Amino acid sequence: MVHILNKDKNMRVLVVDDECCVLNFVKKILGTKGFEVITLQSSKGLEDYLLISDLLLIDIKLEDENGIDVVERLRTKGFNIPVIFLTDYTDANTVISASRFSATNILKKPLNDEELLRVVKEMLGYNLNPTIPYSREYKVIGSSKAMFEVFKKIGLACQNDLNVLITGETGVGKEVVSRLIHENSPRKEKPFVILHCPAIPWDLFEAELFGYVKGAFTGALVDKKGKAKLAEGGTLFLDEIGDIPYKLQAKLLAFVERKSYFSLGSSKEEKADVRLIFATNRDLKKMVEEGKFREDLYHRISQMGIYIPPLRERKEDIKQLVDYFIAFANAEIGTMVEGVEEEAMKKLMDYSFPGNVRELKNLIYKTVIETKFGKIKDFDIHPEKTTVYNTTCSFDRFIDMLLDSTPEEDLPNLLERIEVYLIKKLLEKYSGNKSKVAGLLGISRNTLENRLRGIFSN
Ligand SMILES: Nc1ncnc2c1ncn2[C@@H]1O[C@H](COP(=O)(O)OP(=O)(O)OP(=O)(O)O)[C@@H](O)[C@H]1O
Repeated sequence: MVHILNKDKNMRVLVVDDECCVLNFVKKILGTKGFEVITLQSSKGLEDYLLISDLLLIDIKLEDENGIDVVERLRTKGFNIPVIFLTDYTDANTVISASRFSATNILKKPLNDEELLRVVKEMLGYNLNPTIPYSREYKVIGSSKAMFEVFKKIGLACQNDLNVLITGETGVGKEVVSRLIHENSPRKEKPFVILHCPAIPWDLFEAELFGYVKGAFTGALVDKKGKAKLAEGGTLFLDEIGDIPYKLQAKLLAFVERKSYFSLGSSKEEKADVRLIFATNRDLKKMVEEGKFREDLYHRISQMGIYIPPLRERKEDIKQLVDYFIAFANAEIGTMVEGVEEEAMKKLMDYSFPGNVRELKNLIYKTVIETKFGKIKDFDIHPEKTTVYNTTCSFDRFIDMLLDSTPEEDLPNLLERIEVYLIKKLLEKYSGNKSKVAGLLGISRNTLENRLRGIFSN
């Protein structure tokens, strides 16, 4: 059943909500703008009104039914009227689930008149697409307005196959968001493959992504499938895309543009049926301006952009994340921690979490192990260390000072000590993220792990 907009009459909006105040508010705001508004307190008889309406506004949590289920049923029956969901709830499942249908939008209560009018007008011009079934399996926590917007975008991303660029600081959840897109997309039964770009030495990057055939280079003893092949039919997630050197960007551009590639040593062009998601914590636009990142590649990979704000800008999420991580840690470790005392929670709320959700998660796990049962009374967090940059202290001067203060007999260990110190410091800074640190140092994750073994054996 195709829904045809009636252009000759006032637009008719059907509103279903069990709260009279919401019905009255929508009627007043839309009524004054010339819309005809029909209100219902439940979904009973809804289908009769749908035939004469141009737009449906429906509460997600109706008294006896879920608005999302109602719309799912309607879509199955062929009613593809545009829908605006109304909700008090901002959890990922609800928002993504509601955003998964074509021709839908979602508004958070309490409703705001300007936003209501804007979205109503936008939805009345909607182009209807086929519906994609929704999976409720994956869990990403967040009840803030900022995450609400992120979830809405995830819902949209699940409906198409566009290249997505996820941006945000380290540890904000770029990888979990990319998994969530995959898990809710039609590709969910196929593989989700991750390529942490900087974790691979750059001269092996192409081999890793496109694979190679036996004899392609010294050491290529057998054919090896690349990540593009391993992700066939599914999603390929390229993490830390901003770290890729300029000359490799051209190779990547050809792949992204044509969705095809050549394995190293092969002259056969392979087609790749993959959805591409990219992530970075760098400012790619600035890198483009500075000539460090190809503009054409930037536009290609960011057909859709999702920005995840740092945790310090969405502190409303902290409480929910804490409960979630405690429950997880209890289940994994077998502890019986029951929550967090008020003072300790205040300490968390006052902290700026430079390592974002990853830092919070690590902190919770560490504290749960120490606490074992009962409520968490305190967290071992230190006030943010401010980095002091001494501009007069040049690299050369620093080396001179180091040499002056190092006895000759210690010189043979100096390089190793500097390396170990640097790795330790960076691991602290990036909350133990080895791939990230390896990338920053331009070494492979294996090399970093070997150096770490050095740390622990010292
Ligand atoms: N909203 C969230 N809900 C639940 N867990 C989360 C959320 N955001 C992040 N996490 C957890 O925090 C950790 C870091 O997340 P993730 O690896 O996705 O961050 P990232 O932004 O990709 O980091 P990086 O830039 O360093 O690669 C993971 O263990 C992930 O499970």
